[in-house]
Amino acid sequence: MLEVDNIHVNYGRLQALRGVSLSVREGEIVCVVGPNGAGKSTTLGAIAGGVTPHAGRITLRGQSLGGLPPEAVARLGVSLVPEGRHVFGSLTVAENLRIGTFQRRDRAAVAADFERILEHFPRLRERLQQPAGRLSGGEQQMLVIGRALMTRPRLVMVDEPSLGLAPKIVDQVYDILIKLRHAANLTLLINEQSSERVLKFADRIYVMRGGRIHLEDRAANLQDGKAIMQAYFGFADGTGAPPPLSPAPTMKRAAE
Ligand SMILES: Nc1ncnc2c1ncn2[C@@H]1O[C@H](COP(=O)(O)OP(=O)(O)OP(=O)(O)O)[C@@H](O)[C@H]1O
Repeated sequence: MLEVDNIHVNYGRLQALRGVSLSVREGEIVCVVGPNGAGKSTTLGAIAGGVTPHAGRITLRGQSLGGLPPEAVARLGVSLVPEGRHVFGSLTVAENLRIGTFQRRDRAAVAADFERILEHFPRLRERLQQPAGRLSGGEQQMLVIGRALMTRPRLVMVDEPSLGLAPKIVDQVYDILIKLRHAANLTLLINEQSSERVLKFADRIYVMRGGRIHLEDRAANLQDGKAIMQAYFGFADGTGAPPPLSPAPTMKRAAE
């Protein structure tokens, strides 16, 4: 479905992506795991059309996305849920959900989509008339995912859905994403800092660090966490980087 082939992105003098390649097949859940600053958000931004690579190629079902603005990429069925849960705080939950559909003329279909989405997010249904700014962090995360689904995407890219949320809430968010995969026939590309949770449900995992992909494999082959740990921290893989003094706790657990 999606092919990212050797893309390079610079921000001024900073080389954020140094030849990133990845692929996503129809119906897959693919996760990109990596530390802060690895280039995960930049990769999603490049696919969504918000960031322009200076080299490389991105294709969606064989069609090049090169040079397309974000709205054109969205029309091809790609939706990005950016990091940070950007809701319109003074608008109601219902208004936030409908905001991407004002251009659509098929009002009956919009109403049906609205209902279908609320079936997956009962908490949002209870809060439809409340200002989105009053929702909890978890509810806001559900709202931005719900809003992305209102455009009827086929590929949904979610940037760090667990950021700043309690583990129980993260479980709920992921439960919904996994159910939606089948119910809405979605393909998912998800960024996360920690591999611990995504190892349970991803089909394939890429580990990114320093603007490069250092590992790609089926999640089933990575369950002991060792290969991920090596790629994530950059030791024992020929880079010469020393092991960290105190690995992040989540990575420690993944390796045990
Ligand atoms: N708009 C920007 N302007 C300049 N530098 C940027 C910009 N966005 C990202 N960067 C830099 O590019 C590199 C990759 O950042 P990116 O946000 O893609 O990484 P990430 O893996 O998503 O990290 P995080 O988990 O912190 O979001 C970092 O060094 C970051 O500081």
